[in-house]
Amino acid sequence: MKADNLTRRFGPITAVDGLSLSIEKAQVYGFLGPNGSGKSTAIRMLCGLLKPTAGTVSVLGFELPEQADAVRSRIGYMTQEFSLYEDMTVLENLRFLSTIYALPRQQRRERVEQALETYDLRDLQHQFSGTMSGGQRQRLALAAATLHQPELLILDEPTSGVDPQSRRDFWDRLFDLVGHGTTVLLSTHYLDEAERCHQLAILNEGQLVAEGAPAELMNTLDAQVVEIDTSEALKVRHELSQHDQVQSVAQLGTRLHALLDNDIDDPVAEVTRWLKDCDDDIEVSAVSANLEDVFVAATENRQQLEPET
Ligand SMILES: Nc1ncnc2c1ncn2[C@@H]1O[C@H](COP(=O)(O)OP(=O)(O)OP(=O)(O)O)[C@@H](O)[C@H]1O
Repeated sequence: MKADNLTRRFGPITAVDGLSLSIEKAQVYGFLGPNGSGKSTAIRMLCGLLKPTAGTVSVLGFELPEQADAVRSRIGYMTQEFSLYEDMTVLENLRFLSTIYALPRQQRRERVEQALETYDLRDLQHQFSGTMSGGQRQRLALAAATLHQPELLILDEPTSGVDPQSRRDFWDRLFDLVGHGTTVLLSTHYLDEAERCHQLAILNEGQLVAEGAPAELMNTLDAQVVEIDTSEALKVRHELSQHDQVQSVAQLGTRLHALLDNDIDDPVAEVTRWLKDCDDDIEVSAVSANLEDVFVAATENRQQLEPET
């Protein structure tokens, strides 16, 4: 998949602004970004559901939006909201979808059976989907999105509102699909999920502000990170904000992470000196950048992210 200069405006708002990216086959490519950064809009353009204002997209060898119909049968799409019929059972939903996907009759039965097995839905097959738990609905939604064995699976915040165990199971299933050659594009708010992606794109205000493998992004961060353990977080933040060499300060639980310019020779000594009047029991240490540091540096404001599991 390849997008070039993809842009979408809604009146005065530029939701996606000149996005260019290329996604390799059989890998998980993630969009990470704060609310309103354009993740859903980008995803909807990449799967042909929304026309770009400018730019081009080519998916699986087809050009969008011209060849959107041909692409649609080759991709699976799962949205944030549960989009199956709540007053139909699991089995009815899957059977119905197998007809929508226009699978040949014999294959329909096989695929539905396979889906019930693969996604642990056998015991739930006669349950109305509206009465299922969050994790069960998510399994059904993934079963539904993959019933036609798509080459590309697009998932918009697929694990919102799902417990950590179900999220882990979900990721195991995604990697199974990737192992069989499926390409996965997903958006997420969760840093631990973002870290599992092969490639990650960080979006901010519609623009691509960082891209790469998570480890690469962490290793190449253009800042030094110090961790500050203090009971005087407010005072410390205020003091740090007075120094130009401090790029940002983010709170991670009881600790603060400060990103500092690389030209400071001994960041621990320098920060300790700056903070000497803030807290007698302060501990300052140099640490490697984590993905939240990368995110903060890329978006340049301290966005509230979902806590990691
Ligand atoms: N149909 C629309 N009409 C007008 N504005 C829209 C429309 N869809 C999206 N937007 C605006 O475009 C911007 C990007 O929204 P988008 O939903 O793509 O962000 P997001 O990163 O997916 O957010 P979230 O994480 O909250 O789902 C927002 O300012 C949003 O209000």
